[in-house]
Amino acid sequence: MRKRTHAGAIAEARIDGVVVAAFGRHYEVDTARGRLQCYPRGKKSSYACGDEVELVPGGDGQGVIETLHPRRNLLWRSDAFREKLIASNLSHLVIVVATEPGFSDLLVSRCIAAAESQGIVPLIVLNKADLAARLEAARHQLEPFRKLGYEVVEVSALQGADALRARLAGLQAIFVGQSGMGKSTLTNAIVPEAQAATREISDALDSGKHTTTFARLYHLPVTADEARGGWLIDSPGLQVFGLAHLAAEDLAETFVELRPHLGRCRFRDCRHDSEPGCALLGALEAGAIHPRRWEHFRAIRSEIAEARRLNPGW
Ligand SMILES: Nc1nc2c(ncn2[C@@H]2O[C@H](COP(=O)(O)OP(=O)(O)OP(=O)(O)O)[C@@H](O)[C@H]2O)c(=O)[nH]1
Ligand SMILES: [Zn+2]
Repeated sequence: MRKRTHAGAIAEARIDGVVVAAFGRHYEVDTARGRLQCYPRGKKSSYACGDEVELVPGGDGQGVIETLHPRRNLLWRSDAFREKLIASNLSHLVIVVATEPGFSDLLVSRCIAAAESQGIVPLIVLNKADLAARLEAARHQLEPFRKLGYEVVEVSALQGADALRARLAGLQAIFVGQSGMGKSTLTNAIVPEAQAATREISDALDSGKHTTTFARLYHLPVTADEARGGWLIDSPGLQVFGLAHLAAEDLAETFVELRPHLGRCRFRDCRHDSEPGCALLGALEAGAIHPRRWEHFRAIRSEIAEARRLNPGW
């Protein structure tokens, strides 16, 4: 045990770090003294990749996380009874879809809603553009998002993903998407350090399988005009992205095409179901809202209502 003679010594020993991986109650944190294996001081505290923390380094490359610096934003998902932190302090949420296998555009809308609710910029990546036979169909499926102004970058991870590497320079980004879309392959193409890490893990497990099981933050090469260093988080494949933490009014705000019509219904408590004088239904009829996006809005809204019925504590 280290002896501490006075409080000043403890205070001086505190250093800053960034959480780069979270495994239950064990965190990897990058600091000026290298990567430390850390545990939180309190029982209830929980951290996410991207969190900026203050910690007390100990011996043997370990440390104790003492405090969390205020988060710029927090990406998380929730259902009726559980919540899961995904990442924090993000500039961009990169939604990775692919030409093959097929992807859910409802999941894309969920991810966009999560990003918009936290002031994170959504960016859609259509990977496996080399599989030409499916390219047009995938582009068609993304058309409603493109029309709303969301940026879509087409890449092929197998062909280097140069355009995406340039786009992500200096950003604080996370890859999210269904399993098999190519998030890890893209990460490996963009961050050489990631390739080494994947190899180590698969060597250790002695398996050729590369399914990502936890999120990990990788630092991007620093470019000249950056205020803060860029980084990229690779995260496990998502099937669900519950948004039980969003109230119904907040959800509507995350659909950018609904915003101009909110508050313009005849009835103040309009549910936008079949009420006369509903501004949203009017916009839908006039073609200002894409029917697919309206379906997504309704699907997510009823899911949130159901979660809140099961757990009125939300
Ligand atoms: N043809 C083609 N195949 C790709 C491309 N990118 C990835 N793949 C393949 O797609 C499969 C899935 O890629 P992964 O990188 O493991 O997908 P992931 O999204 O990280 O999956 P999880 O870790 O399960 O979330 C692998 O067999 C890759 O070789 C691409 O640009 N073109
Ligand atoms: Zn209405």
